[in-house]
Amino acid sequence: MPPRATLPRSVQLPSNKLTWKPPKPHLASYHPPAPTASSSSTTYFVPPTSPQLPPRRKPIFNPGGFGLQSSPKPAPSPRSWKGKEKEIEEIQKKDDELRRDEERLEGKESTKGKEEAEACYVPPPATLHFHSTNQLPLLYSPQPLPPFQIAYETWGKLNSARDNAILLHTGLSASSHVASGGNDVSTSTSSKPGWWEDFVGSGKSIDTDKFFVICTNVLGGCFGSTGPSSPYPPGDGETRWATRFPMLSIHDMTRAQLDLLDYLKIDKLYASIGSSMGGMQSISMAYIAPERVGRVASISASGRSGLNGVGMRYAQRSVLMADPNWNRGFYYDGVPPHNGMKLARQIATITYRSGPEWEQRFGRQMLSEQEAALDSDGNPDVPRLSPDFLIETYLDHQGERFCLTYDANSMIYLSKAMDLFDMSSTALTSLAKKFNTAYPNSNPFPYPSDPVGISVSLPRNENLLKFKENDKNEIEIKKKLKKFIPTSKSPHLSELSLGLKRLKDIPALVLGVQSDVLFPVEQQRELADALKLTGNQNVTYYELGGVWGHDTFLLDVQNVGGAIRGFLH
Ligand SMILES: N[C@@H](CCO)C(=O)O
Repeated sequence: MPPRATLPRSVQLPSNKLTWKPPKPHLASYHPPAPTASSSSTTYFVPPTSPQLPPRRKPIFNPGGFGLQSSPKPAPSPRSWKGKEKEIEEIQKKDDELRRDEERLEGKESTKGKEEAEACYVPPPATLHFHSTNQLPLLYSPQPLPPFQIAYETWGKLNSARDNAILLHTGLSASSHVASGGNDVSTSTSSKPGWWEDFVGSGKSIDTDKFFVICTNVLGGCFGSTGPSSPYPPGDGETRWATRFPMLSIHDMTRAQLDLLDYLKIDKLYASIGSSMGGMQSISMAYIAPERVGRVASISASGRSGLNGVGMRYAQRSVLMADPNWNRGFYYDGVPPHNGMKLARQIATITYRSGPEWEQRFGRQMLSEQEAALDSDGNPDVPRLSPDFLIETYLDHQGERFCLTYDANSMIYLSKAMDLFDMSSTALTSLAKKFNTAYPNSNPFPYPSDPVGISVSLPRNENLLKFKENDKNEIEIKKKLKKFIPTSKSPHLSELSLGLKRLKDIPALVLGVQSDVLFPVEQQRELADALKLTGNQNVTYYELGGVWGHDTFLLDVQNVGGAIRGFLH
């Protein structure tokens, strides 16, 4: 059994033992001015004597109000979804109602909104499951994960040469339900729109008349693949893994997917395409098995997690773990940490969209201004402390809908795996060293200097691992370095390029968005330049404008879809 993931110090230690001391304030620290006689008329920083309580009427986005009404219904956990179709339908209905309210508020047609495209929050159960017969050796654990399960769906037909398959890797919270099914093109029986509904289908950017499209729920997720909410002991266990689940890396997720490809007898993908966390998986797959990836696309992701993202995800995990209902991850028999999840998702949503988008959508509008001048008690409406700016009610709603449908531990494990992602050569070398020592009899994790062609399904070959000094590619890279002038000023560029040289011969698409605060364009440029520095002559880089931030990949069919269509051509 793999050892459980190490819990954070703040969870392991009683708070009075924490040794961290705040740094001495320096001159620039800001202290709010104390109210003085001359400023007594201002209410700035002075707590209002009579705070405006949440309104009695129904807020627009959030039927639960400011967490003051009864706690939300516990989410149907993945395992208990069987037989709970009605409950799921109800949540979905509520979600649709909220969306319609929102669209009315924005004066939009009640058609599919940009909002909805964020993710398929209550996905229909995946129709296919791959049950591995083998354990999965893990990069951060000296013990392997017992035989696991991967949920997946497919669209289109695998041709007789078995060379038209495209593997799609999801963002953190999406399921395998990329597009609606219920027809003979898809294995999905559900007509519910998927998270890339407008991108994948007959005649669409990823044309299912031509390609066989596969999407999996990620290992560690909660939509049918093995993750922290899966039975423990593995198999028919009575409890759940919870935080006994081992730490995962993006590469583990990818290696599980490679097992699925083996099972499907797909030797080589036409393309590996992923966005956000999925972009990391896409790059990881091309690194681990370059001979199995015909084209690689990384959209709104990066070659190494930026510290802005690490910080934002840490903040999310912190508020979630601070919810007493999180209970160190063992909440499956009780009430899940809805409040923590809700707050975490609020922070996440801030990183997924952008201020300029909200400026356009909501401006500084407030509910209290927008609705009748008098409240239900006949009192004049004034600003209130509960969600009032429309942006506040929007975030509140985002948190509320997510906390009902996603497993908190999955969020924690996947978000940490994203933090750990680093394709620079030192990081990869250290991972390979540790893994290959811990698992001497497994397929090795490649060193960045390994020549391409070592298949993950080939037995370990010690001689190939000593290839470093004579690597022809390295000489080529040095030559290219003299010619190519990167736009990225990243100090990690050459390290990253050395880490990525196994991708040198794979046509690559890197796409970034200028309004993305989670994976800023500097990281996209860094990745594209690093790939070019490997000597890769087929790197396409797009940088999109627009206001949709990180989630542009879910929304901009014309530009993101167009870039993918061209890349697949
Ligand atoms: N909106 C996306 C962003 C992260 O990819 C999600 O919820 O997963």
